[in-house]
Amino acid sequence: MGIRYLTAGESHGPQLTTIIEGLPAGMPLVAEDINTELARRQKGYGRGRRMEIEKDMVEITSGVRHGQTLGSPIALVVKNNDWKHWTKIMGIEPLQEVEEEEIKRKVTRARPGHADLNGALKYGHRDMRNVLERSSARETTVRVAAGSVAKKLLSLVGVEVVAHVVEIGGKKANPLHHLSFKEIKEQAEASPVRCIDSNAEKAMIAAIDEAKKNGDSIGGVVEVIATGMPTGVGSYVHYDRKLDAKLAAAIVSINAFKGVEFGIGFEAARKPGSEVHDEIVWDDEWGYSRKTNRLGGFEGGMTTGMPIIVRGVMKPIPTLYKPLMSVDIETKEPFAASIERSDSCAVPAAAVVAENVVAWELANALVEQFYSDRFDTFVKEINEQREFAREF
Ligand SMILES: Cc1cc2nc3c(=O)[nH]c(=O)nc-3n(C[C@H](O)[C@H](O)[C@H](O)COP(=O)(O)O)c2cc1C
Ligand SMILES: C=C(O[C@@H]1CC(C(=O)O)=C[C@@H](OP(=O)(O)O)[C@H]1O)C(=O)O
Repeated sequence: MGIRYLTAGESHGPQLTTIIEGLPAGMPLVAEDINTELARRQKGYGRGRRMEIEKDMVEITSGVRHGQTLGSPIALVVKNNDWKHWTKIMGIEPLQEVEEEEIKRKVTRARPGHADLNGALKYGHRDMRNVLERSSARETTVRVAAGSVAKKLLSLVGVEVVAHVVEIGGKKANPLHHLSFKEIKEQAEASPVRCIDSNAEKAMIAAIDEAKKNGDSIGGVVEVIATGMPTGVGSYVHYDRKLDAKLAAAIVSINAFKGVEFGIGFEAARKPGSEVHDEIVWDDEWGYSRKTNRLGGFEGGMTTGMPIIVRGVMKPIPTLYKPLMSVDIETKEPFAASIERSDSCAVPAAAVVAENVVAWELANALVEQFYSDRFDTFVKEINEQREFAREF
């Protein structure tokens, strides 16, 4: 048994909700653990005006008592401040008559690159607002809320996760292998684009400004690093138990993410095996480890105990001030898409989302493998596995 969660909520509806199930009882958890992550997701250079409206704060409505998990489902709620501007358009009750406002705000012009047209064709929505409200990355707020609970669990068993931005709009950060995990974390946090290379940071900011000025959008690459995972977590025995595969799915499930790499990633296609695989070493203090970490912490769908390094690529934001041609589903006429507001680049914010979805999968893998209804015995099981691996 692992942990699972569902989310509900529309981008301009009253609130977002997540229900998390399967966490052991007795784990410390307070709203502050979640709010810290929500605030991190809201930062990041390149976002549009919506982030000025929202101040995401969680309300824990069940599953926690006096700062500890109960073992029962945990429900988390984040209100949308913007809801007050949308109460009529997003109303739950049926409309009595076709209101002027409703006609004005009906979305019939599909944006290339967004979910609008496919969603309309799938569900039969003639007002594509019914699609965009849920396909919006506003939902990543509660994915981060769920991820922050996972991050809390991980931190209590010695696993840390951080994300930083390695590329925006073709501007690449230099690989900074000499930095410690702590330095990466601090420098990413201090950077408006979550980049730890100050020269690249300047170039990324300039690229975002340029894209914004041109009414365009840009994407990039984020890297998530996780340290402290015990060895042998995940499995090789079946496709749906491979932990690297689960991480890949988690990353590509983030809105606008199109690809994943582990360690040296696609570079492995261009190198001989002797320059890809990591040599195995042993010492009596730590047991087994690898001389290098080119495979990014995975062999055979299981953790090697080396840092997990996973990168995800985010395409540019689809909603553009600079119009692309599309078709109006009412008139079938071509039109040049125009918009009210949008992000020009959400890569830094998406890095925080990536960090949290990776944390979720790692926590889930630990709960599946070391399951206990009690948090104290769960921790004990993990530590015993670490000890076992050291002495093996
Ligand atoms: C943090 C974040 C913010 C985003 N902001 C916007 C936005 O302002 N406008 C937009 O059109 N898409 C935005 N997107 C991307 C769309 O949500 C995404 O492209 C859309 O859901 C279609 O899914 P797909 O790109 O995965 O196919 C954002 C994505 C993320 C992760
Ligand atoms: C609301 C968030 O991101 C939104 C994601 C998004 C999209 O289409 O994905 C479109 C924009 O929504 P709006 O049109 O309301 O400004 C973003 O602001 C958020 O990240 O919290």
